[in-house]
Amino acid sequence: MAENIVEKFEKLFKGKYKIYYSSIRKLEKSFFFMIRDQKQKYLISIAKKRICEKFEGKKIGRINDLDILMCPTNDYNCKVIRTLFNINPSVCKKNTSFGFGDRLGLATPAHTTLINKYDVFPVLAQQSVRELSRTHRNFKDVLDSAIWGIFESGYEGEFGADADHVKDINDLMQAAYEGYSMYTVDPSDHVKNIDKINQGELVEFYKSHPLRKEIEMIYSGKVFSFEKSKFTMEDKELFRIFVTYVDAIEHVVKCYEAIKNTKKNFDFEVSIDETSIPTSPLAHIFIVHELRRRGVDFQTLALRFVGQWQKAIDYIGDLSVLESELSMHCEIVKSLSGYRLSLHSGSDKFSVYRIFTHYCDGKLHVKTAGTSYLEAIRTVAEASPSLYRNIHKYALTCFEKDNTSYHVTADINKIPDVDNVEDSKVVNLLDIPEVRQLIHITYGSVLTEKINGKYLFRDEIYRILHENEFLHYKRIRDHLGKHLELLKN
Ligand SMILES: O=C(O)[C@@H](O)[C@H](O)[C@H](O)C(=O)CO
Repeated sequence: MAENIVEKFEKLFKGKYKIYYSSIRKLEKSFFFMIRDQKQKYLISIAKKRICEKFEGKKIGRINDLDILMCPTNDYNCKVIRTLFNINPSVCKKNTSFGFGDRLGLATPAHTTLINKYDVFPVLAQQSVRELSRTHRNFKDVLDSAIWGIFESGYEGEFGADADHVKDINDLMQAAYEGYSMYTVDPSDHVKNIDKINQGELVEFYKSHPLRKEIEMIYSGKVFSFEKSKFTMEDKELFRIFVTYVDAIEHVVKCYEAIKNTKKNFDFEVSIDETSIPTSPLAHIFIVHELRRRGVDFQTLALRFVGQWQKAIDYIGDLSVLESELSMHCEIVKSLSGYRLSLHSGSDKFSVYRIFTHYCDGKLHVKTAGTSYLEAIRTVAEASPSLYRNIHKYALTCFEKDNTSYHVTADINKIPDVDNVEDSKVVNLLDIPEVRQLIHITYGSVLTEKINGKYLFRDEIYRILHENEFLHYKRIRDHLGKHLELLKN
């Protein structure tokens, strides 16, 4: 029946639109699917008038006794399809989960095609507050884009929505209002870098802290024994760990209580991956015990692992040291149980995936985001070398400013002059580590810069990606597939 309706639609509009056959859904006697023209995508509702009236849209014809409504893929209509088809984020129920961050809101249909091949729980809506502020999007935009992408691809499995690297309770509440299923609280602004603070001030802070006596009672001299490792909380170490993390833990508790008062069922992640100091095994133990003692039920914990986890490129550091540290952290996780480690900046960290999968025994969350953006810009470079050249040259002027909160160490002077690269070779620039970091962190400037009220690049980028959707989706499938292949347990 659906084929019959779609055939009649195609005949009626004589191939004017491309139909996403994967999106066709039937609900009682109504039919819904997505189409696209040269400029944008639409939802088509072929239904009785009373059903069509649920949507915002334009009547463009009738088939049998049903109206054909052409609807914009806007927030209003997104809410209608979420209700009609129960497309809502849920908590993770698998050992391995993967964050498919999507800065453009275009990648989900490519991301979902990977899920059936790999047994991971997909977090299809994931953006940090930093990304949102740089792209001028909000949590609603991110979730809407993911849901339209799910509808387009016909994906019917569960998925997560992660409000990532949230530092402010107001942002948490916004994400909760939109129905997010995962909240990643980033207390790093409250983690003290004690090597840069006057020792006298630290001692005064410690001695005068209201929790000091209780903490000393619980942890001073305590021995924590695990399968292969043993750690003793000597007073000197307790002092360092307490003054470093006590305020951060306090902040996490406040955030957790705020969410707990708003949502019943959600995944909670604590993320200290962006602190300057690697998390020691004893600090890991202290943080878990203190969070639990304060009533925080967290599902994932993003530690600051040893080495450099720079955006867009592989891990920088001694893998044997990482392996040794990770084995201790995983012993702790296994013993304290009830949570998984979360690996941030997971994009392109190919050399460490096997190590994490092995020591975590496949119980792991991995976050990526910029790597899907890089594959989009790779598509632009392939389809429109001239547009890429302009993006590239503009990105060079923004690098220093945009790097203030990403801290990549790319030496942009090593980057070839893009005007001396022939068109067919421009795409290869995206394989140069310095170029990857340049493009990865300047996304906000590139996507939002305007001249005389007109976007400098944004509209052109979306146009090129719309026109080259097949190539864009392929690039993402291939590259994210490489990540997931290495995560297979
Ligand atoms: O760029 C960002 O803010 C995000 O990608 C953020 O770093 C995220 O938590 C991540 O690690 C994705 O790789």
